[in-house]
Amino acid sequence: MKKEQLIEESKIARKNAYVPYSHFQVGAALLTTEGEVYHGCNIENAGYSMTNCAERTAFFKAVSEGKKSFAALSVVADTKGPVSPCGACRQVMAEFCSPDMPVYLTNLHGDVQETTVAELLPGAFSPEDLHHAGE
Ligand SMILES: O=c1ccn([C@H]2C[C@H](O)[C@@H](CO)O2)c(=O)[nH]1
Ligand SMILES: [Zn+2]
Repeated sequence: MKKEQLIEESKIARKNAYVPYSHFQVGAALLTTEGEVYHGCNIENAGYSMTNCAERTAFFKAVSEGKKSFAALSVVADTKGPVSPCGACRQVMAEFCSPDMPVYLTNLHGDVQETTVAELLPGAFSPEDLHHAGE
């Protein structure tokens, strides 16, 4: 799937954002290596801290359906420049994606920042670190 197509998918996902508190809609589209796309939107809660970001919604939907191999991620919001994923989402990306997996950070003005999981979270604590504990 083309980058432009995945970005369009993230814009569609954004429309379902449940954001009565921030009114800040975010959409994510996560492409599996099998070619399927999982949509994610941010989902807020009156207990603010229970909010789930668009990116993590997409990952958790995919993983809960048995998908753990990903090829690309697009994230979009109505920001001045390309939207910047929060730390929690960067950690979840590092858990499930290869360091060089492309991530497209975009906005509604057509700005696209093409980055990678490793660039978003250099030196991430990873599953490998746990596996080698005590060596
Ligand atoms: O990359 C981001 C940044 C923020 N949010 C959400 C969380 C909250 O609902 C709102 C404001 O932080 O935006 C995301 O979903 N993804
Ligand atoms: Zn986040």
